[in-house]
Amino acid sequence: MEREGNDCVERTKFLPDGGASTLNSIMFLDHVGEVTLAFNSDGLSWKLIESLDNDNSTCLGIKSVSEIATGIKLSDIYAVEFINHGLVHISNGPHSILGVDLEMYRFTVHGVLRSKTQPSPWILATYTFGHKDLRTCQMWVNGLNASLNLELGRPRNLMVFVHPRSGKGNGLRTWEAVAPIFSRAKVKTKVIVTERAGHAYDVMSSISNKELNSYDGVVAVGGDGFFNEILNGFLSPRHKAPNPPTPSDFIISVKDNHGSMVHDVSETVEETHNQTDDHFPLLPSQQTTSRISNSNSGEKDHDFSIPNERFRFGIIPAGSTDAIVICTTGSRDPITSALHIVLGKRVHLDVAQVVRWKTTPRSKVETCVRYAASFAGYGFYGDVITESEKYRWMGPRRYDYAGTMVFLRHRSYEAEVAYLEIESDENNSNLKRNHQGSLIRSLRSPYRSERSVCRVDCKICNAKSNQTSTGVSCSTPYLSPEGRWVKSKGRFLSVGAAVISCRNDKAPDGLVAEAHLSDGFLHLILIRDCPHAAYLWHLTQLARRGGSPLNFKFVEHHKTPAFTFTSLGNESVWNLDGELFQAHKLSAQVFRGLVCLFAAGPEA
Ligand SMILES: Nc1ncnc2c1ncn2[C@@H]1O[C@H](COP(=O)(O)OP(=O)(O)OP(=O)(O)O)[C@@H](O)[C@H]1O
Repeated sequence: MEREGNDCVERTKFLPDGGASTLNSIMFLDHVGEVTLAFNSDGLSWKLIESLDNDNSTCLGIKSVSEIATGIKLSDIYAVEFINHGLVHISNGPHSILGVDLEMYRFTVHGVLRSKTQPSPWILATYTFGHKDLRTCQMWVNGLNASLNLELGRPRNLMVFVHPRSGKGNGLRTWEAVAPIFSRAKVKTKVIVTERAGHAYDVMSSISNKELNSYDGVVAVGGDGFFNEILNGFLSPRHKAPNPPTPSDFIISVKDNHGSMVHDVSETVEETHNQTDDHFPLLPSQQTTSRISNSNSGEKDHDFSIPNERFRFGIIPAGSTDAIVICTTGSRDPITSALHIVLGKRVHLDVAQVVRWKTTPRSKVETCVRYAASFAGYGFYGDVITESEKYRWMGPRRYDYAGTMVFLRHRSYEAEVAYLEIESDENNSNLKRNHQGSLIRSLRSPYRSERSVCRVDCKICNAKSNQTSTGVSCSTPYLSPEGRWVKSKGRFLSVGAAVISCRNDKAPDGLVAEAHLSDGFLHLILIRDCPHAAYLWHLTQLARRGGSPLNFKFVEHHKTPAFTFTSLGNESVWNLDGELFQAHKLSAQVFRGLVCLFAAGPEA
């Protein structure tokens, strides 16, 4: 490094491929001082020149040098912008203890600041560097941008759906708050503000694969229900897989190909969606028309492979419930989500395929297929969603009110549930060991202490077993030879299947703390009828961080890839990702890592 006053001899040399050698420049860092700025394959680092001579202690309230950031990894930078001639504030060194403003050319590096003590939410970081020579600044900007262009997996073109009435009606404002992050990162966005329920579904299900392929992904600005709508619009016309097993008592026209309760998808009559029947916001006529127009246009549509590593979904939380965002980014923060998207993070997500079984008056089998990314619940959960619809005007608080009302009613429902038991499932065997004795299971059981929570780079989710070369499995999960079907019949307060842990404001560890994002399992939670006080105890445990809501005798917890359900009463209301779904007979199977999200998983 050579210095002559404020002049410097440039040694930075960006390579033709966009990389840069490890040489450095002397620059001014706004609000800090004169620094040596270096760039190598890891990113940018800088060192305060004054710190070479001075001690780093606090003086008159000015931060010690050791607290000032000294670099940023390339993978944490999402934009570098030239911002022309202007003032740079120098707060240290020989100039003045109060600082001075110097005029020079500047550029800003935009990135993420991650605290070691509190890994989420992510915080926006901007570092403005100045130099009196225009060419030096431009060289840094061009070189850094060329290096950013080489970063793999960052999106260039996204479709964005904004639900303006989501949550407290903040969907549009939430998008406006994060949109500058996308423009700074030079990500093109096609923004569609939905006008009605079902709008996003219609766009996603009718868009040609060719057009969809021109995007790197789809972003939902809204809640879990809105993401569910987009996911269904994406998967319904594109995901081809046999249905899960039929419920055991549903024997009409069931062809037993596999010596089990397997139903052949080719024999079913796909149900036309009925808005009044299951409250799902679909517009059948439009959906059918647009699909026909795609296939009749004379042009063969391109294939769209699912799972698809490149094409990802992003969620910017704006809803009443944002469990999927919390489980995949560790935080319910629009900025954290936006940063995960522009930095091109990737995590696989299991998706449950849920099928309602019915027969028509002419004895034909009708199926209605839905997908859920977080949760499918019956009984208590179905009633809460039904009740809450009456109080929409209350906003997100309607769930607290409806939950209390339904809890006070303490209804139970007669049903039969069958699930595929996997031999190695420790939850299930633990359950068997504990079925005698008091209401609560031993809190010292291995069940609690051994639970492994899903984190960034989760070993369980990344395990290669039963996977394709893309790292995910999309085979029909219930055809695994390892399992055997087990039935559970009785009166249940609720039947729930969690695809992911479903962390939320009410349940900080989620409904099932040890659920993983992409291990290929559902967590089936059967809450048998029990005294009202005992149920309250269970709910209290759910609401506590570190609680043990599953350690009760009346709670069955089965980790399974598939289950079937038959209501033995009249009730048929299910809650799929917060949306209502009517099904008297239902079955579900999980597809491991069926979709990818712009997220990294919750940080440790
Ligand atoms: N413009 C719109 N007007 C009314 N409803 C819409 C609109 N756009 C989407 N929806 C519907 O609103 C439902 C709920 O959306 P979202 O999950 O974002 O909100 P929420 O406040 O969390 O609501 P909920 O608690 O009902 O899930 C979605 O299923 C979607 O079909």
